Amino acid sequence: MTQSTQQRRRGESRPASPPARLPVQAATGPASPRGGRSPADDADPAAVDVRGLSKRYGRRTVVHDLDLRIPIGAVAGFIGPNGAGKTTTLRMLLGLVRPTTGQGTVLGRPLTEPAGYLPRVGALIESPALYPRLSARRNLEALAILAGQYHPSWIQEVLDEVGLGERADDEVRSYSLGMKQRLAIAAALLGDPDLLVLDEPTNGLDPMGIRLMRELIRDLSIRDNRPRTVVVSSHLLAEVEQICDWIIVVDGGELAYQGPPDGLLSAGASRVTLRPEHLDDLGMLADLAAGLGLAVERAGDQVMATLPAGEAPNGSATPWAAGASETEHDDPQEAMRALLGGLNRAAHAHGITLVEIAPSRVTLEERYTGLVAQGAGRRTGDAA
Ligand SMILES: Nc1ncnc2c1ncn2[C@@H]1O[C@H](COP(=O)(O)OP(=O)(O)OP(=O)(O)O)[C@@H](O)[C@H]1O
Repeated sequence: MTQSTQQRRRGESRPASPPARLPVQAATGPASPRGGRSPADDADPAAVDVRGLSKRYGRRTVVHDLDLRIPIGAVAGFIGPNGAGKTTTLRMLLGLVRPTTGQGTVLGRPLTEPAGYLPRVGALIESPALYPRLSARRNLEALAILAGQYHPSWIQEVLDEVGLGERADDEVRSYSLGMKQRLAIAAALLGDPDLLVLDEPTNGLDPMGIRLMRELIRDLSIRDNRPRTVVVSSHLLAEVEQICDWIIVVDGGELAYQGPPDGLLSAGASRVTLRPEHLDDLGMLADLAAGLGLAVERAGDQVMATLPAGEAPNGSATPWAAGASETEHDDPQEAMRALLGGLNRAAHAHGITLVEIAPSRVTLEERYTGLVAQGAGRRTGDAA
């Protein structure tokens, strides 16, 4: 880290008026310097707090009634399959697309007045046009000048921050895709933003490039003087889950999950492996688990029974509830105990002896895939 970057993270180096945001600014009006932060800003409950956000194109609604809340200082993964509505949502937050409905705040300012918060936002939503025969430094200078503010020392600072300091004077046409992506992020950092929005920054990168990008994103969220919130979208949870402390899953334009990664995991952790003493009992055991509302899969001499996320096992008419003291459990661990007890009772009631009954962890990726599959199933059902 350069001295200037260290100073910047201590909040010492930059003059009072940093340069304005570049890609976003271009779409929303002239650049304006960031004003001083008021006590109200420091009390912002969330970096993004919007409700009922929707976008309709013609008769097609591509984003449905999203309630989004991203804590200040979080690295938030905005995850969903292709066409889920991620870019449209981010564009609405950035004032690039007008929401059909929606209210709330971004950085404590009204969503409906993006000019009020965009000076504190940096974005990589589509790659800025780079001049291939100019160096990275010259490209950033051009972007800064176009935005109406230019400070040579800040250019070196952001180049160092994205790890391009030593290649700053090489022509951009000699850069790898990963380096070009990092240069685009450097452009988004010119205004030292409080909210950084990166739309699919790992797109097209090889595994090493993805790893470097992950490390960079994690570093960018760390500022000593005040928190920076980073929102990073991806269609692959695995690409961002390691660095995110907040996850939003969208599918078909709808919110499927929002919260800490642990919540996504625990909400779907109800999977049990069952092994009967006699192989002949496998079929009946699978039927019993299915009768309790579990998704059942047979593998060798085992039955794998999974409780879909957010659903309680089938209720009172089943052996599940018989003898159980509670049928509703908010605590995932309690829910798992109840699930194990219910399965054991059901097996016993049908004369099946279990030699193994064990909870197993559902990975975050499996949970994500499961959520997306549930959404696809619902939409197919709706269409039928
Ligand atoms: N300007 C537009 N006019 C009409 N439909 C649009 C427009 N922009 C996006 N859409 C549609 O909205 C849906 C969501 O698109 P969006 O780009 O937001 O998804 P995404 O989650 O970012 O997907 P990807 O990961 O493929 O970029 C898609 O079906 C897309 O075709």
